[in-house]
Amino acid sequence: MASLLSVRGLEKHYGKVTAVAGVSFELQAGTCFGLLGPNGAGKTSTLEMMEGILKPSKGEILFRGEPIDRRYSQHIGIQFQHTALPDTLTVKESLQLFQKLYPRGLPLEEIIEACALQDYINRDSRKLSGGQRQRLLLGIALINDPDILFLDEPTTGLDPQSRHNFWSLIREIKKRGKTIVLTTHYMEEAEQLCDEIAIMDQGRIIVQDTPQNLLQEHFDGVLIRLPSASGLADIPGLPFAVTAGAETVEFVTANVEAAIAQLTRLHVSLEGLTVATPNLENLFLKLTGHSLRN
Ligand SMILES: Nc1ncnc2c1ncn2[C@@H]1O[C@H](COP(=O)(O)OP(=O)(O)OP(=O)(O)O)[C@@H](O)[C@H]1O
Repeated sequence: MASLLSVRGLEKHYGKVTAVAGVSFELQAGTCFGLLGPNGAGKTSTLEMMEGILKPSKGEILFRGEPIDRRYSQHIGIQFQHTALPDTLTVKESLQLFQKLYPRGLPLEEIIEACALQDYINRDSRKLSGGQRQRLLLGIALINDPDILFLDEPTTGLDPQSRHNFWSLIREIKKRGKTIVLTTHYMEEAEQLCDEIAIMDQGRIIVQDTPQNLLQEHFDGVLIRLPSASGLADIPGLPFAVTAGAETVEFVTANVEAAIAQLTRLHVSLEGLTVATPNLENLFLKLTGHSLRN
């Protein structure tokens, strides 16, 4: 199947700073693709080049096989991390204002329903909660009925309830056949929404696959975690490979009983021990040696 968007050898340098150091991937129509990584990994720079608003220092981006040009903006919708909404306008008036910028688009009622804006459609946009504001910004990003929807850290700063509500909206929008690219710091967000993820660190993609494949490939078993104070990381010749984070030390085992017996033999205190299924957060720590939110 031909890709909707091809990203080939992208680089971005700001003076001496290399933000993106050669990134390539294919975006398939109807999927949700997640760019993950810590602060400064190069996600926003990559996304802005994919949106056509930042010129790559090197590399190219093809939309339906053709280099992106001025017409590309008609096919995409962007929810920016920080957007100033026009003062004194209601939610409905804000949508109407942005609607005038595009020759084609979705009927307003459809956007209002898709983004669950009904209850505060006549409210001054300055009086919205964080979650309501994000839903309005999502509505604005959908106004031209885009083929690709770009979401830059759409739920940063939202409380867990608003975040979950936002995820439901995105799932519904995906069902309408939209292709979505999102950046996030939240591994749970990526696991919930993305068909494919690329984890970036220091301007490069370090792994890329479906969340399920990545977890299966890198973890065989469950994760045992202990507080750093257990001293586990300092014991020489351990029978398992441990990863030490800021406050915890962890390892993966396929046999919990045997692992606990080994810890007891090594006189490691089991206080604070937890057993969990590995997630993308654990994968990130394993791959990079540092946690995602540093
Ligand atoms: N306009 C700019 N001028 C100079 N350096 C920049 C500029 N924009 C970004 N950078 C630097 O490029 C690197 C990558 O930044 P970028 O914003 O792309 O990363 P990010 O992964 O999106 O980070 P965050 O999660 O904090 O938004 C960082 O070191 C950043 O300081």
